[in-house]
Amino acid sequence: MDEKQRSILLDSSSRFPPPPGVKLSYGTAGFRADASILQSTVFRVGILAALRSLKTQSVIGLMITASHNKVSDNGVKIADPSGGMLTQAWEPFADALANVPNFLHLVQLVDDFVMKENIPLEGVQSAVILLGRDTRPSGESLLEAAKQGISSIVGAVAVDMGVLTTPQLHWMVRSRNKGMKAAEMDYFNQLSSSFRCLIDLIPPGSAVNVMDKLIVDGANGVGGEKLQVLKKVLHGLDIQIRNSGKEGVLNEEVGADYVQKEKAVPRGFAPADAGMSVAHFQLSSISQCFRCASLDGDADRLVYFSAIPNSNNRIRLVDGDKILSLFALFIKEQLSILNDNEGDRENNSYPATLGVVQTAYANGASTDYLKHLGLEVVFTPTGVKYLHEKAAEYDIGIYFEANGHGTILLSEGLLHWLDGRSSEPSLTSKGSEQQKAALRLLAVSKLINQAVGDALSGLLLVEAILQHMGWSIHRWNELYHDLPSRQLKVKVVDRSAVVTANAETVVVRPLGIQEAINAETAKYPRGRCFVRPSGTEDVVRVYAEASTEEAADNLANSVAQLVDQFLGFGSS
Ligand SMILES: CC(=O)N[C@H]1[C@@H](OP(=O)(O)O)O[C@H](CO)[C@@H](O)[C@@H]1O
Ligand SMILES: [Mg+2]
Repeated sequence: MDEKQRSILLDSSSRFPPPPGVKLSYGTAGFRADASILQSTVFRVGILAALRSLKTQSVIGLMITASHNKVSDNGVKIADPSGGMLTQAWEPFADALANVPNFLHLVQLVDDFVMKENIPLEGVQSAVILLGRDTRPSGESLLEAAKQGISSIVGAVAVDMGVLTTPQLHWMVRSRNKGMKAAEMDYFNQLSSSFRCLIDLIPPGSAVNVMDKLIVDGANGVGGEKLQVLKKVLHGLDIQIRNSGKEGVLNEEVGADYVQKEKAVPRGFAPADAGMSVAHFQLSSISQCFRCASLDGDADRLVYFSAIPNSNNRIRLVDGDKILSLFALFIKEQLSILNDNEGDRENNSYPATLGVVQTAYANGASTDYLKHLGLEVVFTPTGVKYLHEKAAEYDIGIYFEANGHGTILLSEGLLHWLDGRSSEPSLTSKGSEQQKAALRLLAVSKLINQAVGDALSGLLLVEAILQHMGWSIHRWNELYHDLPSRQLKVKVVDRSAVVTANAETVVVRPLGIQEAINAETAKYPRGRCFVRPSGTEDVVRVYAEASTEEAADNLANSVAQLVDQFLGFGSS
């Protein structure tokens, strides 16, 4: 690095000293902490983003969000040129940069990394970084810190895209690097036109029964705000948005994480919140069977639910696994129409590989169901970066975490073939059915975010498929019945003492604990249980599943006790 660059970096980094004694890790979803200690981290991630852009000679994204965490937290993560997560190869540098104690060491660290990675720091290169933030009040000043970090690298330019959902920013990065239109309105237009295309392709006679109201919980965050805009360009989908952030607090007893983990109605959905008498609420929820959806704080997670009348705010949860199942069913149907060659003069099929990716948190009943459909199901460790990478190995890869983060990836080769199929002159009525199937899959590829899981585009695809099938939320929920499950968190001395294998389903360290878990699990019919250290919280998570609620609870509790015995504060 030349003298000019060195002195700019020294000067700017001296204005962003790290808080003493804080150690952060890039983790599964970037850096996250209380917003008050993040200025220096975000500044430094600005530097990293500029270097990444120079290295790849592409547009990079920097998103300021802490997703479903409480409103006083914030965080920062990077979108790579593909629109996906930051390459895992740069995570160690991200950790080192965030934690380097003083600015002289920082400059040395950057210099070494630039040399090692051969980053073209000098010369005429330019770097472009798109910035986005969610609605957190701390976002504005953290954005300023990111800009300062970016402008510490000569030639790097920050473009502030304003308040966005995380998936919008990832979509913009991907679109910019593909030379496509990438403004926010282009995103909304692409979603609404591909949704419309799927609706127009619905077989005649299907779209009955499902026109009940859709009510969406916006988690008091950015998702509700953006859905309002989308609704205006959509036409023909009756959406009512609650928790859009005008009154309530971000993620406080609202949002997809709350709904999925607590299995409870979010605020704003109880009869009193809805401004109805209990009798009227119950009557209307039965007769109109409200279909409800919930987004998380940065709108990359989506779950559906319906309220159970007279149940003290309990819900029927339709989680990420069931969204995955609905998508898989629809995709499989389109592929079989396309590959039905009877009567075709040429064998014009495409040997498309279709794969489904889950984590160990997927409900066992969903995995059984997907396998029963004849689908290939594979497992990865927790964290979207692992699922996404695996799904990209297929022509069509569908991935979802049970908590509602997921998407469908379609390969370039398949899209090219579908383009050809959809524009062939149709000679027979069957030909036209195949063209429709090709057009549906092309529309799916435009509707569903190819960069990351996206609650808004996921919601539109769910809605289009329900209309296509002519299904209510209850019919959808009946695809299979979830096995009762329970999740617990255990505080331990050092969660890094837990080492797992086989997509986190087996503990290899500490020795002996897996045998004890196995012995406990064997006591329960359909019992399944695993433990793993969280990547976002200082806890060990316990997941248990069994044939009854009581059994799942008991299994989770006894394994939590085992974790405490082996690793808890009384263990040493
Ligand atoms: C059980 C669970 O929901 N875990 C979540 C949570 O990770 P943990 O490593 O379990 O803390 O946050 C991740 C980032 O949002 C998400 O990818 C993951 O699915
Ligand atoms: Mg999120």
